[in-house]
Amino acid sequence: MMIQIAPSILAADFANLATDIQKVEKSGADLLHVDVMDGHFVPNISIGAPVVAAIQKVTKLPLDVHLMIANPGKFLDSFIQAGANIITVHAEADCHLHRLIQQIKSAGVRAGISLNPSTSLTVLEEVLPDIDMVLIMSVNPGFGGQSFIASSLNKITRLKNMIEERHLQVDIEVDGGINSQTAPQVIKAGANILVAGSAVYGAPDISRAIRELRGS
Ligand SMILES: O=C(CO)[C@H](O)[C@H](O)COP(=O)(O)O
Ligand SMILES: [Fe+2]
Repeated sequence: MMIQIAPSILAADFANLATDIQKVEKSGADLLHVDVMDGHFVPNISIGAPVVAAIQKVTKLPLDVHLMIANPGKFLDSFIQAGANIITVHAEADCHLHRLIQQIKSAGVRAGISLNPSTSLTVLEEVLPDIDMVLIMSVNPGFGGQSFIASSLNKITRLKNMIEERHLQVDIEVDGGINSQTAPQVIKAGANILVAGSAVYGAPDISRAIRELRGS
């Protein structure tokens, strides 16, 4: 399966966002990962829909919006209007996942479900055929620059098996602590979309960092 790299703008310079986005676009990124944090679901605040709308004007990269917010249903329309191409909600943030997925997909946007490190894959059981992507958090969400949690590898492998056994086409994205050491491990485990913040924006040569993460 083709490996896609999604740089996270959480590690970019927010005062020079357009320049930093164009840097990763020119360097071969496949998607742009946008971390939305509300200070409730996670202990940090980042950016909201107006920033997504502004970003959409300065890049052709598909916007992969990772909502780390409570009550995501209340805000889906604003992120859809802002031009998100993929919207991922956390399974822990709402007890009506099916409804959220329907709301996202009926707008023609790809739908993802994210799981915290402590959340079991079993919550996906009923919705797996309805979604386009599962985002496995390999750190506890809220901050960039954290260390990869090794047990995520086994979780990715079990998810990959679950998807294959059911003959489904669902992308597996992994987010948190991805660098040149952990990337080959998550790819081997079955992930096909790799989010990387610090490993991309902290690299002296961004094109090379992206190529290394992709393994090409
Ligand atoms: O969702 C996130 C944090 O909650 C970020 O996408 C993630 O942490 C990326 O940062 P890094 O690659 O530096 O770990
Ligand atoms: Fe993220």
